[in-house]
Amino acid sequence: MAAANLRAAGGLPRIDVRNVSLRYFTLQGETQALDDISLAVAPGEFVSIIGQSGCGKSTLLSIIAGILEPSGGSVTVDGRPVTGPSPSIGYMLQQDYLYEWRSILDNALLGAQIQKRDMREARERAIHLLHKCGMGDFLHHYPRQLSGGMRQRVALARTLVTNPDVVLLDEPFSALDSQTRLAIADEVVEVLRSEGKSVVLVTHDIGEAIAMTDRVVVLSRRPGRIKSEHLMQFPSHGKRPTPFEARALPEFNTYFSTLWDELDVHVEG
Ligand SMILES: Nc1ncnc2c1ncn2[C@@H]1O[C@H](COP(=O)(O)OP(=O)(O)OP(=O)(O)O)[C@@H](O)[C@H]1O
Repeated sequence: MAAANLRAAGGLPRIDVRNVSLRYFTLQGETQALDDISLAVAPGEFVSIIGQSGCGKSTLLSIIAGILEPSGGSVTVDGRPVTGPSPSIGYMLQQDYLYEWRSILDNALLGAQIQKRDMREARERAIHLLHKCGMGDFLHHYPRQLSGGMRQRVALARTLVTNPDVVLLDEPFSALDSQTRLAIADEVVEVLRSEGKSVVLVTHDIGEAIAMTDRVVVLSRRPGRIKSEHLMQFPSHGKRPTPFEARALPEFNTYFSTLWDELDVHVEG
């Protein structure tokens, strides 16, 4: 649901980004990365952010995560200002950052350990989530024994062990081959939806954005502004199609053409 509709409906957004701008200051000078971004994400909603390289997608995610402070504007999660990293926000990146010397189960427990959670409870939840992510047979393996797709499944389980309300995904599949990407997208969406998370996905892959999320937000070239927002609506027959199923539907191609035009991609040279 778009920000204005959500507010009009009286619903409290889970994530509320208001008039956010960001300037980077370096020895080379100033870079305006984002300008006046407002975006609301409802509880349980999946939103993706696409835009050309350097338009500020990762910067926006880092601001929502509380890792970067905006130069202007504000971000709240469930009405509380984001002033730094918080247990209610999980962040999953392109690199899995698994520790090679820790078992899969111990890797999944890392965030819980850092947050000093009840480790008995966390262990139970980690085992449950690793099973859900298809990694139940690998609890006592080590990261080097796993494929890239399996490692990302472990990274997802680790992100979810501490039960954040919001999950931020920054190009989480870009290091994977295309078949693995397709397979893992279905599993990740299934796990995140069943856990009722609000999700913001940054991706370069238009197809991934269409198939995995409820709403696609297109950013303009730098400084990133919201250029347009598009609801991804598919015939549901009682159940939303999986990302893989969505790709075979006629709506997928229509959305793809619209978003491709919006991105206004030009190959240099
Ligand atoms: N730490 C930094 N210091 C200075 N400039 C930065 C810094 N991080 C990012 N930038 C600049 O800010 C702009 C936005 O960067 P950002 O990484 O958010 O874009 P992006 O859309 O995620 O890019 P990509 O799609 O290539 O990952 C870019 O021009 C980038 O060079």
